[in-house]
Amino acid sequence: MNSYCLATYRCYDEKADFHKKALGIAVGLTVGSWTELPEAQKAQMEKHLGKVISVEVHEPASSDSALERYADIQIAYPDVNYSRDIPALLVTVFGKLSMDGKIKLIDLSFSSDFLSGFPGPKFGMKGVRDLLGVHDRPLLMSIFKSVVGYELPALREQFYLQAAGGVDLIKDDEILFENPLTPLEKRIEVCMEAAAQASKETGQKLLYAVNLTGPTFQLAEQAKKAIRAGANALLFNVLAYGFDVLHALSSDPEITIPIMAHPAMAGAVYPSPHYGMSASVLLGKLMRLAGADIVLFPSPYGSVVMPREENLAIKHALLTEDLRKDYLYGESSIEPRLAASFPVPSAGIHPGLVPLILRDFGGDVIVNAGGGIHGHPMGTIAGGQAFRQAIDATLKDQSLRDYASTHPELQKAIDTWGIKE
Ligand SMILES: CSCCC(=O)C(=O)COP(=O)(O)O
Repeated sequence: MNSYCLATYRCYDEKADFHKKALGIAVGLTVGSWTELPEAQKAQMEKHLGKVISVEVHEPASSDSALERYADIQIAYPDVNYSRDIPALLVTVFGKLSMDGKIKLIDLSFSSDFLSGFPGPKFGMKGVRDLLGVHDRPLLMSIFKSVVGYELPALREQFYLQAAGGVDLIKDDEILFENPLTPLEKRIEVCMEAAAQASKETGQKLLYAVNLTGPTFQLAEQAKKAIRAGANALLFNVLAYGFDVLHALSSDPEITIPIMAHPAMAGAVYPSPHYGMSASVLLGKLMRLAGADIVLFPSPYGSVVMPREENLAIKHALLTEDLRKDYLYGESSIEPRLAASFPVPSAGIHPGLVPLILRDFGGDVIVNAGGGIHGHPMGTIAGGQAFRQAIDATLKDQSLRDYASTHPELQKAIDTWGIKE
């Protein structure tokens, strides 16, 4: 029996016949031509032919010239046409088509057979919590800032100050590549030393996501070198390398530490209403499928913003347990399984935004800040403490203002950045 993956597109056009357009996609991206084929060949090609599943046309009210005419089109693509990897699927469903007018890939679902080729996150949200021994609150992550051009002692000091403030994870800045001042193995050595020092004082465990960089074909070896040097997490610029590289790393049995996906370059793909891929496909479904344990993306509230509905759609794609409903297309007797990826809404986050983030994500979130920690007027340690206090206040259902009256670090953060209601 044939199995299919399903692509959903939003296509804008003032006057197109969307049913004809849909048929053109289904045929054009699979067998190329259909009606011209002799009957005998049709029988042979049938299993390769894409199918139009639905076309929903949205005509704007003639009185509203601001609204555009569009259609949501669903096409099912036969698995037999592509190998079981993300590049093959993406080139099939949105290769040439991505350049053909105002059309955006807004959703993807996968056949059971396709899904079965993806083990997903090795650790996922639960595994990351288990490593840290923290199960009862959102986690807090800090980002190294000002690292390019600095030497190891400066990095060690910055790492220690972040760790001593009570954060659970520290990540490299994504622009820190292999360099002579702070090479990977040395960086790991001094940062893990600083982590151990801070751990004695805070009693907390800590994950340090070191940036995995370099030529694609050396990445797996570089990751193993990092593990041998003592790394306990990896940061990875997924979109610069491609989802298949993440898939290869996450499914490598010798890469035994969590992988954190950075969204660098995502802005070239998801923000337009007319072009590219939706944020929930790019930073949600495909990241989880390819095996990211932790996924960063912009929040609706900080310095790099994304609409709240899109943020919640990413959250849903990363966390949903109902894979039958949200990931699977077609029947399956096998229960689809993918561990949840930990969501990390980021960029320009400060303690005054914590109540909004926890309102949207509940406890299933990593609160993440760079400038919002290092920029604290009382210093980096106080920056971490202010965030932990904001999280505690929100979990206790207390207002940040009330809680700040007995917590000077939080008070100072609020004086500096305010509270967003
Ligand atoms: C756009 S999500 C990535 C966030 C990130 O990597 C970062 O460095 C944010 O730093 P900030 O100082 O804005 O917290």
